[in-house]
Amino acid sequence: MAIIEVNNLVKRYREHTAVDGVTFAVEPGEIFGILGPNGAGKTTTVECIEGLRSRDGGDIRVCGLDPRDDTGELRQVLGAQLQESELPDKITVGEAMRLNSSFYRDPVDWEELLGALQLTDKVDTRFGRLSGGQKQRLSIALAVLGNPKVAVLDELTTGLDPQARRDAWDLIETIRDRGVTILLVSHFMEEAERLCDRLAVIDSGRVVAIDTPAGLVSQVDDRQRIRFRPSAPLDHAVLTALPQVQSVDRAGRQLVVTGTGDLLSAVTTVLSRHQVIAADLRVEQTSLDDAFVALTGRTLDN
Ligand SMILES: Nc1ncnc2c1ncn2[C@@H]1O[C@H](COP(=O)(O)OP(=O)(O)OP(=O)(O)O)[C@@H](O)[C@H]1O
Repeated sequence: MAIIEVNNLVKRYREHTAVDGVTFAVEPGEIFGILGPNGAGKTTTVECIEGLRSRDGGDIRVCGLDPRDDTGELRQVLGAQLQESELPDKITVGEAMRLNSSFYRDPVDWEELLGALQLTDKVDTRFGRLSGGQKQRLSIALAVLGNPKVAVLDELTTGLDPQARRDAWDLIETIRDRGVTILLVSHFMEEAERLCDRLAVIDSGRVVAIDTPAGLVSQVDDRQRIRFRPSAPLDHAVLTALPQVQSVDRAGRQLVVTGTGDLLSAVTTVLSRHQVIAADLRVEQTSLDDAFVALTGRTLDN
């Protein structure tokens, strides 16, 4: 059974419909991504799920709870990241953890959690003195402190340098391995591709597609392209005869074979049968970036 269910969610700001009939379901244990350009309605959607915003239409359930009515209970099962502005600069990491622990019925051991997030040596450091990456790690720690079933992470890695971003990704996987379902709002294609089991692509308040990263790519184009330099002349007909091959083109000294299915193994089998060695062989596929552009008509604006 789905742990988060969103059905036909509608949210308006005056005349502007920011979320326009969004529907998706997240299964327990998933890292589920919401990906979309600026202003697509991602934050509004997750804020309705977190019970921070009222909705104008549709239905939401998180662990069977309606965020509109069951706010107190929801806080025990859903962990949300704190916004930076919600923590005073002077509070120490240890104080923030101890204080926030007291809000939960069944918190995890916060000292152990700080250890897992490599923040033990920062326990007496004031929030205002942490680096961007350390603040983000603390923010993840606070989101999972209450031992939630679901953690919502919104634009977690925005503003981090590439190394800090990779560290945050490792951490998110660690949290998932502890059994927490993760709803992740992201701007970064690489992040979505690396972390998410499934993704909802949202544009202008609507879901454009929901699938695994690989599924999204193949929805748009499941062709592959193989490039190589043949060690000896090869009659193209032996390749075009393969059911997997759509076309064979020459590009300088390279052959470019386009096709679908198990193209690579079909082509390499034929090449070895003809005693042709494929030098500098590369397989190219449509990227998630390409799929996103095809689905939404625009690139992600980072
Ligand atoms: N409090 C508000 N009042 C009026 N309009 C708002 C409010 N919050 C968001 N909007 C508008 O609703 C739309 C969706 O905003 P939202 O923040 O949900 O998008 P987003 O996909 O999270 O964007 P971003 O990636 O830039 O954070 C935007 O057009 C935004 O300007």
